[in-house]
Formats: sequence, C-alpha cells, structure tokens
Amino acid sequence: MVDYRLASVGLLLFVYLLISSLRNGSTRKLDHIPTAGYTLPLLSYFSSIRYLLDVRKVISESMAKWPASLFKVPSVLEWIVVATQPTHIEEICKAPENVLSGMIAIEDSLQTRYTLGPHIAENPYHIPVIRTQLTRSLPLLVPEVHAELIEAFEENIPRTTEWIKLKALDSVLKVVSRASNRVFVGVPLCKNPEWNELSIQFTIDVVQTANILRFLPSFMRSSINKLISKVEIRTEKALLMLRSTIAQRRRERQEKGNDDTGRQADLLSWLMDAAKGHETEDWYLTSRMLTVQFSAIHTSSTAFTQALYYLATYPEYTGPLREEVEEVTFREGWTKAALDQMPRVDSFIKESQRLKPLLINAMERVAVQDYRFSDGTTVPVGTKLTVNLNSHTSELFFENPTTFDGFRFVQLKERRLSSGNTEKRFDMVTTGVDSLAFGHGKHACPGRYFAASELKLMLSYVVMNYDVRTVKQGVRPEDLYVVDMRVPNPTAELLFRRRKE
Ligand code: HEM
Repeated sequence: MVDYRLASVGLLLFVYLLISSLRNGSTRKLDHIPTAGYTLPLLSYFSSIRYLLDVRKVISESMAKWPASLFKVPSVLEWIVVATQPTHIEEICKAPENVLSGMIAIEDSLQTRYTLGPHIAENPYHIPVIRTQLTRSLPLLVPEVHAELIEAFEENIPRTTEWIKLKALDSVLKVVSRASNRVFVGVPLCKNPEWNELSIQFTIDVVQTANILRFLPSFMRSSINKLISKVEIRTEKALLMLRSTIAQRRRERQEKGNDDTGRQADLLSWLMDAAKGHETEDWYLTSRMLTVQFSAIHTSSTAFTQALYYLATYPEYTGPLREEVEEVTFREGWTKAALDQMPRVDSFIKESQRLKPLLINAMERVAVQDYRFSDGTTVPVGTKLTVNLNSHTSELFFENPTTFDGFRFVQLKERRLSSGNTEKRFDMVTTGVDSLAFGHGKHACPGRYFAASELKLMLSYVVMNYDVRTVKQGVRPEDLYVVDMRVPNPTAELLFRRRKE
C-alpha cells in the first residue's frame, strides 16, 4: 500500500517536472510578450487551470489589458501566443508553411503521426482532392445528397402530427453522416448504420487518444498509442465494410478509365485516382476515408445543430425562409443552382456560425523559424500561435454584434450591391478576418463548399417539412465549452412536428 502511494507521488512528480520542463523552457524566449496570468513556474499552473476552465474569460480580460498586441496564454503543456487583431491574423494567414506551419500544429494537437498514421501526417493528398474534384462536382452531387437527406430525415426525425421531443445533436449526426457518406462512398454503404456509427465514433477515438498522447514524452507515444487507441480496430472494421466498394470502383476504373461519365462519382473514386504507391492499397484507402470523415462529420453536425437551435428559438424566421426555398426550388428544383439563389438560407447559417463557431481559438500554427510581425513583435522558432475568433462579435465589423440577426448578411450583401460592388464578401463560404469559422488563408477548410451545400440543403429541407421549437419557448439550449471548443448542448432536446401550414 505504502509502495503504491509512493509510486503514485513519484509518478505525479515526474509528470509535473516533465510538463514544467516542456513549458517553462520556452518562457524566457517569450518574456517580451504580455502574459495572461502568472509566469512563475508553479503559479503559472494556477493560470493554466483557470485558462482550461474558462478560455473565453481569460482571453477577454487579456484583450482588455492589451487591446493591440499579441499575448500569451498558459495551456497545460505549453505557452500559446494568441492573435486577436486583424493585422496579426492576416500576417499569420499569409506566412508560408515553412515559416508558420499549420501542418506541424495539427500534427501536434491531433498527434496525427500516431493516431491517424505517418502516411496521413506526411502526405495529405486528400486535401487537394477535396478542394478540387469534390467542389467542382457539387452540381452533380447536390441532387444525390438531397435524395439521401429525405430518407435520413424520415428515419431520424419522423414527421409526426403531434410534437415529438428528440435530442437534436444525436439525430443531426446520423443525418449528416449518411448524407456526407453518399458523397464519400456512395450507395449502398452510406445507408449502412454500422458504417455511419463508425464514422461518428472514429473522431471521438482520435481526439481522446491525442489528448492522452500529448501529455507523454515522444519516446512513449508509439507504444502507449498501441495500448490505448481504438483507431486500429476501427480501421480494420471499416476495411471489412469498404473492401467490396473499393473493388467495385476498381472495376469501374478499368472499364471506364478516369472519366467520371458512366462511373460512380464519389470521393472514394477521386482518392483512388490520386493515390500513388502503397496509398492505392485497401487499408490505406480506408484509413484516408476515415481521416476525411474525421474532418467532415462532427464539424458539419455541430454547425447545423447550432443553426437548428436558432431556428427553434426564433421560429419567426421559418416563414421567410420557407418562402425563399419554395420559390427557388419551384423554379430550379433541388440543385446547386437553386442553393446559389438562397441568400436568406445562406445568411441564416453564416450568422449562426458567426456567433457559434465550433472553435474559440482556431488556425493553430507553429513557428518553423523566428518570425517577426509588422509591429516588431518576434516569436521564436517552436512557438505555438493561435487566432482568437473575437472579431466575429467585434463592433469594428458588425452592428449589434452580439445579437442574432438571421438575415444580417442579406442586408450587408444588398448594401454592397447597391454601391456597385459585386465581390462575394458575405457568402457563407467566403472567409476573412471577420469570418473565421472555416479558418482563413491557405489552410482554410477545403471542404467548406461541400459543407455549405449540405447545410443549406438541410436547413431548406427542415423549414419545408417541419415546425421546430425549443422545449422552453424561446430559450436556446446552452452551449458546452470544452477548453477552446464550443459544443452545442448534446443532451438538449428540441420539439419537432410535421409542418402545419
Ligand atoms: C461546417 C463544417 C466545417 C467547419 C466549421 C470546418 C472548419 C475547419 C477549420 C476551422 C479548419 C482549419 C483551418 C486552419 O487551420 O486554418 C478546417 C480544415 C480542414 N477541413 Fe474543415 N470544416 C468543416 C467541414 C469540412 C468538410 C465537410 C470537410 C471534408 C469534406 C473538411 C475538410 C477539412 C480538411 C481536410 C482540413 C485541413 C486543411 C489544411 O490543413 O490545409 N471540413 N476545417
């Protein structure tokens, strides 16, 4: 018993010293940058606990103290330099990958090398495939996603004559997974509940494993990953389900070549076209597909659930949204062209993402060499940087910035057009220093064009088919905060019924 206690104390001390040395080693090099909280080794841990528990408060206090400068915050493992000002944000976005690296930052926060594998960390060839083929093919894909959504909604949110209560996030995750998989792997796998459940769980496994591995010294990570990670088992299970689809796509490629006409157009086919060497093997294709699911399913589901919470809280938006969808789909059908003519739907989702982005701090970068900002502040090599999304609620950019105004961007667009400016500044997919939900600059989300189409289809479908309310009339479910992530309340229920008029 005594030995056990001594061992525990020893272990705690070891972890403490390890973390201290990891973090405090870099403090002196960042002395010139203002600090949120204490910098002294032991006291700084009180500050890091405070940061862990309430990121938003620490950031807003620091912004009030140092409104124009970068400052550093103590996460448990390291100091992070936070940018809150448009000039700093623009400079971070413009810095080349060999100066401020997004890939190294992701590798560190998701422990990609261990959780997803070195092949993903070293060769993210899926990114250009998403950016080009997937985006270009949206006119072909939108009618298919719409067809899948009809079935997915019918199954997960039945259209009843009386009000029914459902956990919104749970239902949305199932709908998004199925609709996204229609485009990722096609029919019939997208309809398989086991595949969809695996797509949803995979993200949770990766994040949980990464959060443990980050606390360990690098020499232990590989072996501990093997012990605790469920990713390998899930990949094997996924492989069993995906194998016959891969074989079928191979046959189609042999018969039709790389031309999309006459063969299934889906992400799996495009990944197979782009893959080289071992990446063409079934296991690697499966792992790649799960990596895309990781980026796509939870991000889109949380974004849609936030919009749904707003719709349920402010049902007065339903009428004008319905009017727009009815008018446009009557003329165009359920097509990409129709989605491009829905400014109200687009604005409603963008406004929801403005106030409720998934990340409080996004766009992490690691300095690969010393970097000097234009205001003279330098960050040494190895520094982690992040961008805070306070601009979304800044009076610099928005009138009544903390108020939800579903059609805010319709008005902003109209004002801009009436002054002769046709630049697409206020579309959901357009990023900027005041619109960072998808990031901004060269690492901005490559899947955002697909995500925007999918979310617009979903909101249009909901307003055309359901009435939605909060359980307590007009009271929006409270978000949960997990360090610097904002999650729509996962246990909150909404009321749904078949549209009455
Ligand atoms: C509403 C849904 C989504 C949101 C809010 C979102 C948000 C983001 C953000 C904030 C980033 C990081 C940007 C940066 O570091 O500068 C990102 C990157 C990424 N996203 Fe999305 N995303 C969404 C949907 C999707 C979808 C549907 C896909 C795939 C089809 C996708 C694929 C990716 C990939 C591959 C990256 C990494 C890009 C890179 O490192 O260059 N995302 N996303």
